[in-house]
Amino acid sequence: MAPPNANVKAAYRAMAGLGISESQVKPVLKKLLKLYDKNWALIEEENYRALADAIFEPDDENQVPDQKRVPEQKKKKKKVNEEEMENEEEAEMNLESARPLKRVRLRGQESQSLHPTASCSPTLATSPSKQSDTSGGNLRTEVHPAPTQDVIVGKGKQPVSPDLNPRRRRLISESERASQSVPSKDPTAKPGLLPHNHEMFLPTGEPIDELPDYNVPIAVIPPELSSVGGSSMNKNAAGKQNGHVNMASSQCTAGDSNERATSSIEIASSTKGEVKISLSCSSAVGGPDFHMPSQDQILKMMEDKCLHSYKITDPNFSVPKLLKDICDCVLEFKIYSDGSQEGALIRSRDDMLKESETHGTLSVTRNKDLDVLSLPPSGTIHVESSATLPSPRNPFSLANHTGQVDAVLVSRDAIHHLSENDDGMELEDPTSSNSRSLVVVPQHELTADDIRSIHDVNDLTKAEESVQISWVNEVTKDFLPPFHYIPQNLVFQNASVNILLSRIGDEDCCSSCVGNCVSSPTPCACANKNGGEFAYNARGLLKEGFLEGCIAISRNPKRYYVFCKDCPIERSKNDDCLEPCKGHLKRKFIKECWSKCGCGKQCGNRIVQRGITCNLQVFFTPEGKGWGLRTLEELPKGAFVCEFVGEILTIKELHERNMKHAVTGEYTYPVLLDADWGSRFVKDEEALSLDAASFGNAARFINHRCYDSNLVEIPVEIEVPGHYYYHFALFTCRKVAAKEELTWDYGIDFDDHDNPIKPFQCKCGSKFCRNMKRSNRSVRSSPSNARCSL
Ligand SMILES: C[S@@+](CC[C@H](N)C(=O)[O-])C[C@H]1O[C@@H](n2cnc3c(N)ncnc32)[C@H](O)[C@@H]1O
Repeated sequence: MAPPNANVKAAYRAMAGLGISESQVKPVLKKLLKLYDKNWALIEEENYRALADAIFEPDDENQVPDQKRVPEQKKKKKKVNEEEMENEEEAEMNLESARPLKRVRLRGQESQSLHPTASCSPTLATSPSKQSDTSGGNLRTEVHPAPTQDVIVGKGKQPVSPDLNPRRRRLISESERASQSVPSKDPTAKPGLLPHNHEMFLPTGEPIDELPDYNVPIAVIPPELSSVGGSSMNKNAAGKQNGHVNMASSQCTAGDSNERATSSIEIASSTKGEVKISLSCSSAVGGPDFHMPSQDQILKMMEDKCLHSYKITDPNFSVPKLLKDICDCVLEFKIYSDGSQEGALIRSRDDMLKESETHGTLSVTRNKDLDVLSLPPSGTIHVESSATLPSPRNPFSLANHTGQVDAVLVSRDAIHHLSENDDGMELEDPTSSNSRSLVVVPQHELTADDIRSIHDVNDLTKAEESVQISWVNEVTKDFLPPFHYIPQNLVFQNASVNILLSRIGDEDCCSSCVGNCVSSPTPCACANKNGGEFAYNARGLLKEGFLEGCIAISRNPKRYYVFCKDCPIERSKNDDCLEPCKGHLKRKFIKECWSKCGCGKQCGNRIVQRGITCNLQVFFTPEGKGWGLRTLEELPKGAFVCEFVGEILTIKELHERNMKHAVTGEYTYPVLLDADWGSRFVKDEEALSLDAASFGNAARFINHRCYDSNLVEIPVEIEVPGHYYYHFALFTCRKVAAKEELTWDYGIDFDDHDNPIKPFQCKCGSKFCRNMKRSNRSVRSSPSNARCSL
C-alpha cells in the first residue's frame, strides 16, 4: 500500500486538530474523493469543512454534502467489486488531482442569501467544529461581510478561483493565530491561546491573500464576565492594534456554575469596513445526542426568543438584521470613537503640485467608489486626485502600503476653522512658494463633522442639488473653506418657522387650479397675491416690469425704507435704552404655488422651489475678494440663479453670534429676512435671519458689488404665508456672460460703525463703489442695518 500523499496527510492533520482520528477520517475521505472525482480543492475548501461535515453526519445518506446532487448514473457506474475499490481508493487517495474545480454548496446556503446587496450585511454559514466529545457538534457561526459571489444560490456548480473573489475569505496562519491569542478566563484554555472553540480553523500555510488590514495581528480584548441575569456580555470591549483591526470579544455564560457553558462572541473589523462576527458555544451545551441544527432552525429559534422573551416588538425584526446591526455598530464605533480612526484622508501633495502645474489648479477629488463627502462605512476616507495615485517612491507621497494616503492637505485657514488646533505636520515643498499655507492633517485629528465639510472639486453640493457645482482655485493653493453644504434653510434653534398646511388659507393657495397656472387666462389665488399677475413669464424668467421694480428698490433704497415701532434688531441688543429703528427695505414679494395648490409640479409658477438649475462654479477671485461664484453659461435677464441658504436664526441668536465673532474675529454671512418688517409688530421668534457661515449653499460665495451688481435679491413666499419667513432668491438683473462673476449688492453701509461686524474693504471694482468714495462723501444718512450684515 502506498504511503499517504501530502493531501491525505494534510487532511489527517486538519482533522486531528478537531480531535478526529485517522481511522475515522479515512473511510469518509475515501468516499469524498470518489464523490468529488478526487478533486482535493473541494475537500480542502473551507478548512476541510466538507470532510468535517461528512464525519459528523451520522446518517450515511447525508454523510457527504451534495451527495444527493451526484447523478444516479454516475453512482451506478462506480459500483465495482468491493475489494477492487478498496485498492483503487487507496491509490486514488495518493494521487494528486488535476481535475477542474467544482464548488461545494455549503450547508445552510441553499435556502438563503441574506441581504445580498447591503454592503455590510452578513451572510451566515454554520458548520460543526471541534468537540472534545466528537459525538457532539459545536456550533460556529461566521458572519461574512457580503461576499455575494461566495454564496451559491441556485446552481450548485461554480468554478472556485481565488481570482474571482479575492476577498472571499480571510485566511490566517498558525503563527498568526497564536499571535492573536490572549489570556482567557476560560479555565480550560491554555495560557496564551484562545480557548479552543474561539479559534478560526484555517489551514496552516494558506496564503494571507485578501485583506491587507488583517495583516497585523488581531487584538482580542479579554472578556470581563460581569453577569447580567443568566448571561453576561462585555459590551465595551473594543481595541485596536496598529490601528487597523478592531476586535471586541465578549463572553457569555449560561446556566449555573455546575453546568457552566461558556459561549463566546468575537467581533473583528477592519478599516475596510469588513466585520466578522464569530459565535462559539462550548461543548457543555451539547450532549452525546446533539445534532447540528440547520441555519433556518437557529434563526427561527432566535427570532422567537427575541420576540417573546426579550419582548422585541419591531415587526421588521429578524436575526440577520440584528447581525447586520451589530456590523453597523462596530463600524459606527470605529468611525466616531476618538482615536480609533486610523484610516486616512488621502491627498498627495505631489498630485496637487502636478495638477497645479498642469492645470494651474488645486483640487480634492472624490474617489468615485468611496464617497469622500459622506463617511463610508469603513471609516476610511479617501480623497484622491483625479490623476493616478501617487507613487510610494515619491518623497512627497503620503501613500501607505495599500496605495492609499494617510493624510489630507488642507489650507491652514481651513484647519483653523476645522479644529482650532493647528498642529498638523507641515510639508516643506521646495517647488512651492506657498508651501506654508498647506498642512497635512492626519485623519484622526479631524472629526466626522470636519470631514463632511471638506469639499469635492467636482461637486461641492455633495449631490444635494440637481446640478453639480465645481470649485477651482487658479490663484492660490488654498482649498475651499470648510462648511456644510445644505440645499435648503434649516432652523438653528429658536426660530419659529411653522410649515403647517392648516396655516395656508384659501387665499394663500390655488387649490382649484390644474396644470400650469402661468398659462391660465384667469389669474388664480397665487397670482392675486402677486398683485394680480405672476412674476414669471412662460419661459420661467421674471417679467420685465416686475424685475425692474425689484432692481429699483435695491438701487434706490432710501425711497423704500419703512421703520418699525419696536425694531427686533434694537430689542436684540438688550440695551437699557432702545434706539429707534433704522429702517428696512420694503420689497416686492413673489408668491409661488406650492403643495396645497391644485396645479402640477411643472407649473410655471414654481421656479425657486425647484432649486439651482444653471451651471455655476465657485472660484478664487483674483481681486482679493476671496472666493466668488460665477456662471459657466450665459444667463438671460430675469433668470433665477440660486437662493441664499443658511441656518435660520432669530435676530437675538444672530446678535449673540455676532458678539462672539466680534471677539474671535471670525466672520459670518448673515442676511436679514426683514423685507416685511415695519408694517407690523414682529415677535422675537419671528424676527429671522439666515447665517451661511457654517451651513449654507453656493450663494454664500457670492461677493458684493456696489449698485450695479448683476443679481438682485427678491423675497419669495412658498410654504409659509405671513412674510416673516421667506426664501431669499437671487435673479439676474441683466444678461450675464459665461464665466462672469455673479454679484449682488449687500446693501452694506460702509460707514456703520455701530455694527459689531466691521465691513470689509470693498474691492467690487464698480464705478459706483460706496466704499471707495467714502472719503469724498458725507456720512450717509441711510439706515445702518444692512440687509447683509457682513
Ligand atoms: C458672502 S461672503 C462671499 C464669499 C467670500 N469671498 C469667501 O471667500 O468666502 C462675504 C465676504 O466676502 C468678502 N467680500 C465680498 N465682497 C467683497 C468685495 N466687494 N470686496 C472685498 N471683499 C469682499 C468679504 O470678506 C465678505 O465678508
